[in-house]
Amino acid sequence: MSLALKTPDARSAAVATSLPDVREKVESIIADIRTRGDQAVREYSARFDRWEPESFRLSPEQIAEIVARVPEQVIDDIEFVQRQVRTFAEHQLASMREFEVETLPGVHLGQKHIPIAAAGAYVPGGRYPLLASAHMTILTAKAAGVPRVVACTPPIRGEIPDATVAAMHLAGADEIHLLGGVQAVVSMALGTESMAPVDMLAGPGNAFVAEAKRQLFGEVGIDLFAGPTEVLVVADETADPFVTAVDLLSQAEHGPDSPAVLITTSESLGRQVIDEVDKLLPEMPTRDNAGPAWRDHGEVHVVADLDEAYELADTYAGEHVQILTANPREALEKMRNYGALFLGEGTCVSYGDKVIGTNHVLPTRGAARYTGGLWVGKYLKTVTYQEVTDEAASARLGEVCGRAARVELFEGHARSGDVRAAKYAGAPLPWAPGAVTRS
Ligand SMILES: NC(=O)c1ccc[n+]([C@@H]2O[C@H](COP(=O)([O-])OP(=O)(O)OC[C@H]3O[C@@H](n4cnc5c(N)ncnc54)[C@H](O)[C@@H]3O)[C@@H](O)[C@H]2O)c1
Ligand SMILES: [Zn+2]
Repeated sequence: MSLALKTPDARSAAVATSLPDVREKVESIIADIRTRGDQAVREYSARFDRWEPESFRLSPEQIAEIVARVPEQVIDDIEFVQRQVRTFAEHQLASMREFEVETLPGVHLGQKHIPIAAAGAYVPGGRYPLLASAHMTILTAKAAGVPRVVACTPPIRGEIPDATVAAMHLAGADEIHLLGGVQAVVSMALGTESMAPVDMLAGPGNAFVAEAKRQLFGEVGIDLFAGPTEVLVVADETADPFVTAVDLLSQAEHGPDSPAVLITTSESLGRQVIDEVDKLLPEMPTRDNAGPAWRDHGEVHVVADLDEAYELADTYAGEHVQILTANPREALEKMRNYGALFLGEGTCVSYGDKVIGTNHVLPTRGAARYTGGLWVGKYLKTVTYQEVTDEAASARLGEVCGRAARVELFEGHARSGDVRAAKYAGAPLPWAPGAVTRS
């Protein structure tokens, strides 16, 4: 049994994330852009972002100018991080095997990975210039071999996010549009007069962005449900309460709807972490996000032992799960639901977000029960092919196909099997005598 030292503030939490409102709003924006195209896009950009440039798409000259404004250290750091992300993505690609197997003599079955033709990368930026998301979506698509990558990011308070544009460019984006929110997602998914549609959309975003992707799924592929960031920490008595508090707040700052959960085997640690958070919060420059996030979505649970901690953690299926215990690697064996695991005090979610090289576009709101995060494989279609080069094998398959299809009452399917059995092995064709003879 667990003891809750801190529970979410259910009342204000309900107000903060009233999902039906978001759903309706997004529905109406999608419908409007569907009928009115660019004109509607322009109006929503003006309304939500006060942004109405002549063209949302940046020209090569504009991109060069923007990149030139970015300080050298920032560019160096972008390049450092992009090398990390690229290296990991390339290893993922190498881990995806194409193969051909001969399941019967002359029966060849194969698997291939084909990059999708055009991908859209949503790089969030309403609150913060999330340039790291550019590495995650654009670079990963490029590493997978996607020929056309369209990237969108909103202006921030009416300004061009220079560093984000530089990151998008250096990651290899083929088109960069300064456009945010639902209007960007719909433009990429459906296409407008000024933007050709893409085949798949990826990238995190706020509740509106995530909901727009969810609603458009089917018409366009999506990576996963990557909504408001979450952090869950599993800690034992060896964890440093100060570091734990700092790490919880590091993710709460993403937005007022970002859950931060601590599950610990030590009641004393739990209480100390709550105290540290209370001390840190008022001084935090981003307390307007982190404060409500902690108040409304912060939780601290004390459990009897680590097995119970892992079990409880699995029920959250948290986006980021940080293990601050004496033997953090144990979680690799014990846990099954998480977007990314952060083992031990040496790393943290912020490393994953900003620098280390694993992808930070990760499942939220329980989606980690059924999917991992964004990776090279999401940009590849795993397809199959087959060939039968042996007549006897084809005849044998034809006989089985005839019988199997007739059990399902599919006479047409059965006949495709029959003709091969007849042609290659001389089997009789009761339904069309003499129609197929061996030449
Ligand atoms: N799951 C992940 O992998 C992951 C990773 C990084 C960031 N995130 C999340 O990404 C999000 C970024 O959010 P953000 O808001 O800063 O940037 P954002 O780019 O996702 O959203 C900004 C856009 O939202 C639109 N918008 C704002 N208010 C609106 C309203 N009332 N109605 C309709 N549209 C509106 C605007 O058009 C604006 O361009 C955060 O929630 C963060 O937690 C998730
Ligand atoms: Zn983060």
